[in-house]
Amino acid sequence: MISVPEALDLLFALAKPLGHDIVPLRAANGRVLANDVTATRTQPPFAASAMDGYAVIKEEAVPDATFKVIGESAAGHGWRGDVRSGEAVRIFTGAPVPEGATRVILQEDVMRISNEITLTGDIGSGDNIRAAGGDFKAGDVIKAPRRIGPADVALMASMNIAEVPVMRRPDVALISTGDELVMPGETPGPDQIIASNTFGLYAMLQDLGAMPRLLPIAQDTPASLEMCFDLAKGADLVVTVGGASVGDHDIVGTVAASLGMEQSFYKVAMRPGKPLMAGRMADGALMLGLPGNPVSAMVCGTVFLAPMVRVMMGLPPAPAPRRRARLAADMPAGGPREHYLRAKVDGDEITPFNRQDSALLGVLAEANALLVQPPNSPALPAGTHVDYIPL
Ligand SMILES: Nc1nc2c(c(=O)[nH]1)N[C@H]1C(S)=C(S)[C@@H](COP(=O)(O)OP(=O)(O)OC[C@H]3O[C@@H](n4cnc5c(N)ncnc54)[C@H](O)[C@@H]3O)O[C@H]1N2
Ligand code: MOO
Repeated sequence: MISVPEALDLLFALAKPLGHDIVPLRAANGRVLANDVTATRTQPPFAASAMDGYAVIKEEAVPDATFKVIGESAAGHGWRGDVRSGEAVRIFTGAPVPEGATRVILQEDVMRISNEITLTGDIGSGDNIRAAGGDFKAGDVIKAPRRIGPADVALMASMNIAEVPVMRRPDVALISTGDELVMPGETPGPDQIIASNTFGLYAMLQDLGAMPRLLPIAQDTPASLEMCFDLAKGADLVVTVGGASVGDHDIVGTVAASLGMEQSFYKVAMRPGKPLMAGRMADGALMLGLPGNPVSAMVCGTVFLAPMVRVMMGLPPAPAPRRRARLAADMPAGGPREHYLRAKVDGDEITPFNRQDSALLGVLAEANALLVQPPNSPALPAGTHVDYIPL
């Protein structure tokens, strides 16, 4: 059996960034920026007032000083003219600061009678002026690759970038396998359960920015599974769930091989998730065969599927990000497989759940972390720092 890092390296060798699209800015959120984009303008394009008040010469702004109001500068309608000694221009937030003025006094700190103002109160020390180009300058670059979030969308809008080059979203086909499964909302027979894994993975893929599609459940027959693989045609990645182990009805590996799947690996030294397989289908689509146990499927989704999809979306190959926390209690020694224990992080302390059976979705939903226990880990006392993957 290969190790988790070896399996990840093989997946990163299989997964290649897809092509890119140009989308309108409003469709860019959640996508990965494919090429650098450049600001076509400077922001603010002029020195702008940060407050509503009066623009004056900084050195003259002392308590009780008086000024003659000579004009008004509003946002969108600047005042053309110089501010000279003893003069003030009424100004509003976002308006251009007139030539000669070097400070804006808040209107709360001013008494105005007709066209004369007197500085009252504590005028503080801030200039209340935003320098031209203080946010960004024409030619400034947002570097690719980068997962675009709402703040990036706002920044690109401000840069007057109306169309954005983004990586294509991977089309990921999800196939549940097993005679025991029915779809949520259906009525299961006495020996049946509800297919949950593909739904959890669908949600995970949505969060990643991929385009998941749920195919019908494949029965435990080669014909049914072949039909599902056929429906998956056109996908960039086909993910099967279940039927990956050694039982008589675990047919995913043999059926995929009969359809020309070139296997990259089968079985990884991890818990849960051992019977993981990966390869490339005859049409070039990548194939990831996840174990059926619900928590195994979700853990493999976090540890393998998500990093793989990120690479396909043009992001650098990287394992699931880890953090460190202190064990809240002693932890017994681990086995030869890397163990991903469902755990709860509270502040800087982490506590694995007592029940670690890979069928327990209730425990997984309670967990906010996977505590990573390396292979052959010795018993560790409370307080030891350990790695975890945030969920
Ligand atoms: N003799 C051995 N038996 C098993 C081994 C082994 O090494 N030797 N490995 C165990 C491990 S580890 C795992 S993980 C499971 C994985 O087996 P499969 O991938 O073949 O999964 P299935 O047998 O099809 O299903 C396992 C379990 O999960 C349920 N399941 C499957 N798909 C779904 C789904 N989409 N939604 C919800 N639940 C699902 C299924 O009903 C079973 O209960 O094998 C062990 N056995
Ligand atoms: O390794 Mo399995 O994935 O225990 O449930």
